[in-house]
This record gives sequence, C-alpha cells and structure tokens, in this order.
Amino acid sequence: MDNLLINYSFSTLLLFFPSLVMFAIDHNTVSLSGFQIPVALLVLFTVTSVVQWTLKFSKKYPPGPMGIPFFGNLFQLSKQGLNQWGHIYGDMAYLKVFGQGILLINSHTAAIDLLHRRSTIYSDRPSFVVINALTRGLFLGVLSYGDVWRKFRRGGHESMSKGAMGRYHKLQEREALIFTENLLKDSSDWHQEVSRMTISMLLSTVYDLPATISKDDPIIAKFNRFDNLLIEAAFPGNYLVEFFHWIKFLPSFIVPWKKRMADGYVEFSAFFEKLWNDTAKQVDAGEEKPGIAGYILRERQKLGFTEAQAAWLPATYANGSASITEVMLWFFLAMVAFPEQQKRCQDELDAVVGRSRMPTASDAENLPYMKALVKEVLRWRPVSPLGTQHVVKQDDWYEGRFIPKGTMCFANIWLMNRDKTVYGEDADEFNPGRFLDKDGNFVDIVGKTKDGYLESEGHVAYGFGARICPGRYYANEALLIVFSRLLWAATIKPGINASTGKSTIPDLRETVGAGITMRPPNFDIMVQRRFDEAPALLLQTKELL
Ligand code: HEM
Repeated sequence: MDNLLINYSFSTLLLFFPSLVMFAIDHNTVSLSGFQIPVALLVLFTVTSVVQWTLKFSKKYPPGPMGIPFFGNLFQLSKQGLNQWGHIYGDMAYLKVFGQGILLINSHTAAIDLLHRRSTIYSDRPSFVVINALTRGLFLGVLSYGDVWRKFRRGGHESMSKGAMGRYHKLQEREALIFTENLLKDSSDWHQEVSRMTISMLLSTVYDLPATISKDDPIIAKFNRFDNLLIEAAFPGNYLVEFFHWIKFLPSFIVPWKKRMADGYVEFSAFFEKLWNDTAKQVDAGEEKPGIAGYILRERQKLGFTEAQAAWLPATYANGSASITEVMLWFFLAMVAFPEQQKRCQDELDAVVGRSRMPTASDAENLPYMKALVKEVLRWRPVSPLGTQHVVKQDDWYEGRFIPKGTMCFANIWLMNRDKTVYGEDADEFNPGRFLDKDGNFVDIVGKTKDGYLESEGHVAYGFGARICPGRYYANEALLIVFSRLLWAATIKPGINASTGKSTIPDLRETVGAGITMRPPNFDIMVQRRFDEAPALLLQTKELL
C-alpha cells in the first residue's frame, strides 16, 4: 500500500535550517558570527547524531532500517510503505526521525503485550505541540496519561459503556431514517449528507439536541471546521515543531500556525461553551438530559471539572462523528464495488425483517450478516491505519530488545487487520462472511489468535490498551442501524460517468489522507429504492417518531 506513508516535505526542511540559526542569534546562545554559526551548528548536530546513531547499534534496539545521521530514517519513510516494514522486520520495527525513536508494532501479540498488558507505561501521548495550541490540554485524545486524562475518561465512561447503549437506539434509528430518506431524494452530495448525519447523531447523543436536518446548518459547518483543523494539526510531518519543540517560541510571522491555532482555540471554546451553557439552562429548567453533557452537569462536583474542561469534554465525544463519517465512506465504496455482498445483506434483511416495517435496533441479534458487515468494513479499511501514537513512559525491555523511554509507538493496525495467519489467504479481500460459520451463525475469530484479544471485535480498528476508543460500542451500534435501514430501503450503485455513460468505481487501492486517518478518494453513487412501498413506509415510520 504505497500511499500509506508519512510524508515530509523537503521545502520544510530547508526552511528549518535558517530558523535554527535565527534562534541561536536571537537567544545569544553562541558568540560566533556570520558564516561560522551554521558551520558550528552543523558540526554539533553531526556529532550528536553520529553518537545517537552509534548507540542505536550498541544497545539491543528492535530491528529496523539503517538511517543516516541527524535525519535518521526520515527519507526512507517517504519512500517505503509502512506495510513493508512489517514484512521485513516482523513484530516490531524501530526507526528514528530527528533523534525521536519510533516503534512500529506490527503484530497482535506485540501490540497486546506492550500496549495492553503494559498499558501503565505504554499509554502516554506525545506532546502534540500544534494540537495543544488549538485545544490547550482540553482534548481527551491527546492528553498525557495521568490524573487529568483519567478524570476525562471517567467523565465519558458512564455514557459510553455497553450498558448505556440502549438509551441511544431511538435517536440512532431516527438519524438512520432521515439519512435514508435524504439519500433516496438526492444522492448527488452524498459525502456532505454522511457528514451531516453523523454530526447530527453525535450532537443528539451528547447534548440531547433534536436532529439537525439541513446540511447547510451552521452547526454542521462549525463541527467540520473543527475537525479539519484538528486533522491538519495532527497530521504527522505537517509541523517540524513536533520534532524541534523550540520552534514554538518563534514569532507567529515565522510560524503562522501559532496564530491560526490560537484563533481556533478562542473560536471553538466559545462554540463549545455555548452548547454547554444551553444544555445547563435546559437542565435548570427541569429537562432530562441522558447524554454525556447531562451526566457531566449532574456529576460535575464529583468529577472535579473546571468550566473549560466541562465544556470541552462533551465536544470531544461529539467529534467522534468524524471517525464514523470515515467508516461510512468506506462502507459506500464496499457497497458499490461488491454488489454481491450488498445483496447478501439485503437478503438477510428481507428474511428477518420483511418489507412491511423498517429494521430497528432490536433486530440486531437476528442480523448476523449485517453485524459481520460492520466488522468487515472496520477490518478491511481501518480509518486510523496507525492508530494514535502511544508514548513509553519509562525504559523497557521486550523479547530481549530495548525500548527507550519517550519512544513513540504506532500500532500497525492496517497490517494487523490483514494478517493472513489470523484471517486466512483472502485477508486483503472484502468478505463479511469470514465472521460467520458455515450455517451462517456469528463466530468469534478469536480461536485463530494466540493472545485471545480479538475476541471482542474481530479486528483492531479501535486501538489498544488504556487508550482504546471509548466510543467503540456506540460506533458499532450506530453503524449497524444506519447500514441496516439504508440497505433495507435502498440499493447503492456506482455513479454514471456523464461522458462515457459507464458506471464508475474508484481504484480500491487509492486512499486519501493517509497517516492519521484514511478515506477513499471521491466517487459518485446512485441510491435507488428497492421496492415501491419503501418511501411510504419511511414516511409512516417517521410519523411515529
Ligand atoms: C467506527 C468509528 C471509530 C473508530 C474506528 C475509532 C478509532 C479510534 C482509535 C484508533 C483511537 C485511538 C486508540 C489508541 O490510542 O490506541 C480512538 C480514540 C478515541 N476515540 Fe474513537 N473511533 C471511532 C468512533 C468514536 C466515537 C463515536 C467516539 C465518541 C463517541 C470516539 C471517541 C474517541 C476518544 C475520546 C478517543 C481518545 C481516547 C484516549 O485517548 O484516551 N471514537 N478511536
């Protein structure tokens, strides 16, 4: 998968060197002048890098490609797919970029042993300078492993636990219904419709708001903008400051991201505080609010949240909409590319639900193929192919190999989800049936793994250990009800190219935004009703809401 790369630009590197010199001058750190300064710095960096590089081979680090002084493996990263590192070096590959140790964990066994079983030392996050400029220590996903992080996880735990899922079924059904109806009317702007639906669903879940019906509603645009800024801030290699923290002290005219992120913080804090305050007023007026915001309002004293923390935590959960959007995009691609799998889903829906009513969340247990579909979309195209970095809090040894404190661990979720020893020779294919036995019953794929960890999901798209996605139960149920309602009423087909008159299916190997998240390139679809009565039944179901 060649495009699953961390991209670094040469132009950014060229920019880096003069700013380093300016920094030295500004801070009077050296008494040299003119041409001597860059030469002295170059010598200093070369010596430091050679020492580090030599150390790499004197200690028993995990195996990895040989880099070059100072830059480490930077340029190899831009040439080789991360997939290949897994095949060449096995369980773990150790790399260095600008002196920062990076551990690529390629096998379930190593990921479970380190990220899960040793989670007390493998659950920190990098300092994420740019994201923290945007979120100022208020965004759960990037918080350091410690008391504040624990408090934030506790704040969302009750509302996102398996037992709480029943309280969201009605709103998930409602959102799936509106989504299906909208797509049957007009699927030309289907990407936007997916995004509207997931944001509307999460806002209802978190703040108990009514559905946001229009794609043009400003709240949708605002959430999308926050997500885009977050992705930009998090994208590996976008900002050199993540490797050279002193860059954050440079003025904004040299590093313009500082102002952009500071402005973003002000804008989005005001937005999240408004949502929070509106919920608080409704609770004061006696309204029941079973979502996360309501829970935090009721338990705030006990949880010990500041005003800002209380306002940002619900928004962090609402931002889970972005991951569901990405999964939905891959779902649509799978449906247009594999019509026979789509037909199997519809056959199951016809057999279990029939055509006189829409599926509901209570049908889930009788829809094994649909449940398998959710798992397979997440396995086949994990939207976060390298998860989020886990940082090691102290020096550690694993299988005779040294893993130094501060190492950034990436779980190679992409590779683990297509491990042939677990999924068989067809691991690269899209086949929900792999989760079912020959009689069509749901099976646990766990029997095929040594560590038994796959038992819960059958894939590792939700990450690992203490930082595992807290929204996973919610996402599984939301996806199931949306897929079921849509496929019950409609058939999804590839769009037709206006000039050739032929249907267009994108190249399945292409991905966009590799790194933090991964989505398919844009493509057109057609959404056609499956039977004449479908629109009337949708209307009838809607009237009962
Ligand atoms: C199918 C959709 C989703 C996928 C594939 C997904 C995947 C992930 C992954 C890979 C991580 C990082 C785990 C790690 O560090 O090992 C994560 C973290 C997180 N996810 Fe999700 N997620 C999804 C949906 C959601 C939803 C719906 C919510 C909220 C309701 C949510 C909330 C979070 C939060 C708050 C974190 C940060 C946890 C922490 O750092 O402690 N996610 N997710």
